[in-house]
Amino acid sequence: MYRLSYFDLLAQRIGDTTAKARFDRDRHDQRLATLRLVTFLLALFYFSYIPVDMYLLPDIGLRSLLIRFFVVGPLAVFLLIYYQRPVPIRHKEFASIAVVGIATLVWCIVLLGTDNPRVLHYFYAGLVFQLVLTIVLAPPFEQSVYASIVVCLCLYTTIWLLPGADTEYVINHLVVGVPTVVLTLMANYRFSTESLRLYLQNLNTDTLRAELAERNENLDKISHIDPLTGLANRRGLSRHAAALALRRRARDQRVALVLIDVDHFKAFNDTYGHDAGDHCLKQVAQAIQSACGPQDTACRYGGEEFLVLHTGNGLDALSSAALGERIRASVAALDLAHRESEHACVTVSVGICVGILEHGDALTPLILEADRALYAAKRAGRNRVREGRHDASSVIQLSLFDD
Ligand SMILES: Nc1nc2c(ncn2[C@@H]2O[C@H](COP(=O)(O)OP(=O)(O)OP(=O)(O)O)[C@@H](O)[C@H]2O)c(=O)[nH]1
Repeated sequence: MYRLSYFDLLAQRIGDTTAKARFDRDRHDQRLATLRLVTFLLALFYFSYIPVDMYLLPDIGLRSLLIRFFVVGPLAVFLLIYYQRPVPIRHKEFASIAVVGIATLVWCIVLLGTDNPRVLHYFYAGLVFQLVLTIVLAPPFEQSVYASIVVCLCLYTTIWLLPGADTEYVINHLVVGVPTVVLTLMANYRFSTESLRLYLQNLNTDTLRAELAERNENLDKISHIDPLTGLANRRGLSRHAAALALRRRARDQRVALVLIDVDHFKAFNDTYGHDAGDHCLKQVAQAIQSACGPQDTACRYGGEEFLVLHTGNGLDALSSAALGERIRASVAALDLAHRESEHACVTVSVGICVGILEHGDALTPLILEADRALYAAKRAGRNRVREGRHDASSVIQLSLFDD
């Protein structure tokens, strides 16, 4: 069966609801404001016809006044009250066109009471109801169709009974009436379709925008995380350092960088294979993470190198050296066999540097210094911690954690 595209659009499913239900829900408030205003203006118009009736058709003037005031007036008030109810906007639209339909009927009944031949000229005004039901109130298309049928039935049944309405009059009326009905319905269809299409398009754009934002967020996360170990990567660390530098600008900006390198890792790979090497790196990463405090950020700096940004109140050479030692000990405690190492298990060497973090980029000189300390640890026999000082040119050897 042929269906108008408007109905296909309405029937579309959006998640667990339909386009129709969602469209009605989302347009409710704005539409209600328009309905209230239009209802008020139409009531004013309708009552302003009383003097016209009295002037053109004085014999039914009083009847017109009474019926308008005691039938249509209360209905208009009822409508404005009904608008307050928590019912779907489609029901409110239907109520509004129902009242206009009744107003049409009432108007026809009033005019049937006159013998005045002027009524024939005046009766063309009946087509205004058609304009109201399709274009002014602009209800959904299907409601406009039902309302148009009711209005046409009222108007043309009344014409049938109007004194002096001969075939010529009916033809003249139809010449104006038929195009009015068809064209206003077409306009309503176009309006209904366009507003729904626009709504769906906006909805689609919003959904795409939300999806894109979510994907960007995921991409952003992924691009800051090392896939093998799940720790932050260099980019993640830089971002964290930049944010930290901003937050701490006015306060203590001392930080410690703890650089960690797995000892004899090439030999580990060569002996146990690359997959075992990967597994080892994951375990080392976990051990490092578990040794860190909530204020510390651990990252995989590259290959078999890790870096911890140690922050916190009361940070000094001693507390950072203690962190370095915790890390060293927790990796050694894994007791991962490494027969090519002098320690017979996987160990790490650690270099530390304490310095001032003024901005995100200020990490580089600190890292260089920590690197120097790390190589001092390597030279001293690995599996140990050494500290360098950013403000000192030479590496300060700490004997604290030497074997
Ligand atoms: N399995 C594995 N190996 C890696 C990965 N990244 C780097 N490596 C290996 O790590 C090894 C690092 O070796 P080196 O830089 O010579 O250092 P080392 O053997 O640990 O020696 P020292 O640092 O002096 O104790 C290289 O063989 C790299 O191939 C990785 O993601 N997975």
